[in-house]
Amino acid sequence: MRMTNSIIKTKNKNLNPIIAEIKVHSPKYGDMLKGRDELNILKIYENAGAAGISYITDKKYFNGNFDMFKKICTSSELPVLRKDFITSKDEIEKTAEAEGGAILIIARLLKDKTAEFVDYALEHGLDTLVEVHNKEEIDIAKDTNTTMIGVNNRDISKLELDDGTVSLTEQLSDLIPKNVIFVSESGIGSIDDLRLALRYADAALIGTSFMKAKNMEEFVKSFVEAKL
Ligand SMILES: O=C(O)c1ccccc1NCC(=O)[C@H](O)[C@H](O)COP(=O)(O)O
Repeated sequence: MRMTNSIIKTKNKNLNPIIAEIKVHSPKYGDMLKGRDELNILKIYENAGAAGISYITDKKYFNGNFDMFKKICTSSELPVLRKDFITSKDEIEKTAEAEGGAILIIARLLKDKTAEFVDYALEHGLDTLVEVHNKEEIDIAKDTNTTMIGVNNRDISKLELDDGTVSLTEQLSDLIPKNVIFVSESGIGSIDDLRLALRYADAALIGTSFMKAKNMEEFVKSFVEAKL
């Protein structure tokens, strides 16, 4: 299923659309798996009612790997977002071949090539999440055919050494076009954060707080089912 369809379907069921991230490593907190298996975490996220899955394939800073992304894609009915610093169209092809559901396209990284990369991903059957962090980057995203725009509440150039603030989603919300799915990404750790994020955005992308939860399934479910 496409990521956009799954988000709309979840919303229509009066549940909160959550893209749950299987996060292997955080530059700030180090190892996040703590001996757990990625595919077990996938099952927990499915049982908790996540609308989609995110997985970071970047090796250098997040210790991800593309083979695990492929396994996650083929093990789940949920759409899987590939998060990485994509700068080549070959990587888009690989993501589609792996049966990914969506791909991250970072406006700050691709600048005037953003629209071209979005079209290439769409032609390959992927949803596109164009990531922005300020007005200039939203202007780039608006000039594309992207199906989703994500405000990253953290500044990715700081590689997660900032905590991020969900109020960025609020500040930039008026600038996001109404015809795309709007995702609030990163730094969402509590139901209060989620309430603020989903007051403006259609979906929330969450990793760290889920990976750190004592009872992961119960915690994720409480986000999916919260009456905001
Ligand atoms: O967001 C990016 O630009 C990015 C690109 C490549 C690898 C990682 C990237 N960001 C980090 C994340 O994706 C976060 O883990 C995700 O948004 C969840 O955030 P959090 O809930 O704060 O862990």
